[in-house]
Amino acid sequence: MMKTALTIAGSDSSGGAGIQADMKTMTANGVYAMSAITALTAQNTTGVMSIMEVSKEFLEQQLDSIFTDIYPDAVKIGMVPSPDLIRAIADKLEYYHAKNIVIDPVMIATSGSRLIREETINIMKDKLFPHGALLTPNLWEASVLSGITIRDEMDMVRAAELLSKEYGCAVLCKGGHSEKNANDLLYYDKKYRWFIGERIHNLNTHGTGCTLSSAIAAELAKGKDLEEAIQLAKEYVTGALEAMLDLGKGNGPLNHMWNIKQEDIL
Ligand SMILES: Nc1ncnc2c1ncn2[C@@H]1O[C@H](COP(=O)(O)OP(=O)(O)O)[C@@H](O)[C@H]1O
Ligand SMILES: Cc1ncc(COP(=O)(O)O)c(N)n1
Repeated sequence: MMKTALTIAGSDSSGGAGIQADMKTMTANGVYAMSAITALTAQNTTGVMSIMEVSKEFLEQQLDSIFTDIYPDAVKIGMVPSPDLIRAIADKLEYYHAKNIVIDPVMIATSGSRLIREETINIMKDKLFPHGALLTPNLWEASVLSGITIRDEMDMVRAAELLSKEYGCAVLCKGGHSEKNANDLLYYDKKYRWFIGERIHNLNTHGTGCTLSSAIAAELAKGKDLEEAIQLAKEYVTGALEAMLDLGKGNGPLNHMWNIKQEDIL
């Protein structure tokens, strides 16, 4: 039986991040993908023009529709713009006993545009993080969430450790924005492990975080343990960056289909 995964996130009209990246990633990694949309963005590789949030009631209806029919084996959460939507998600996850929850605490797009309201951050910490199996902040998000200025790899460990202890979940501090390499740090159960990545010279990184967290959710849905899921997801993102797709005028999207052979589709 095919495994299933759900993304709760914002739509990216340019298809490189958000819901669209998540569904492509889950599909390319062999699970059936479903979505609950928190907001529509009018966005491309150069920036976000506009955001339209869905109502709390409509998000709840999407979640009820999904959980009462095709139960997801894993859930990825991305952009959630408002405190009300965070509360609605937290309540539904609890009510339906959702499992394998990966939270990507999205705040700002690669293009620099703000995606969630400032007041959402504290509610996200209090209401959502305790439900997560894994949190996947980038360097900047880990800094904002932990209050620790991250200058080097030991700071990444300190920030991940603090967040992991505070919220009782595993934390993957992503190093995609560090200058030297692309090493990601996992902290959980009072221990840490590095996932080593070489920096790929590709400016088209729109959606890397969405892609990584969805790939992890897909692997968890298939029954992989956390470390194996992260390792496989990192290999998938690396391949999608190495495929050197070059679209759009700004930081373009990845090639999510790099691991699918054309002859398999045709
Ligand atoms: N230039 C790059 N070369 C190799 N890996 C990268 C590069 N940029 C990002 N990554 C990887 O992509 C994933 C997402 O990380 P990051 O870009 O830091 O997240 P976000 O999109 O949330 O800012 C991580 O595994 C990171 O190491
Ligand atoms: C709707 C939406 N969600 C998330 C991101 C973040 O993208 P990235 O993975 O590049 O940080 C985005 N640009 N748009």
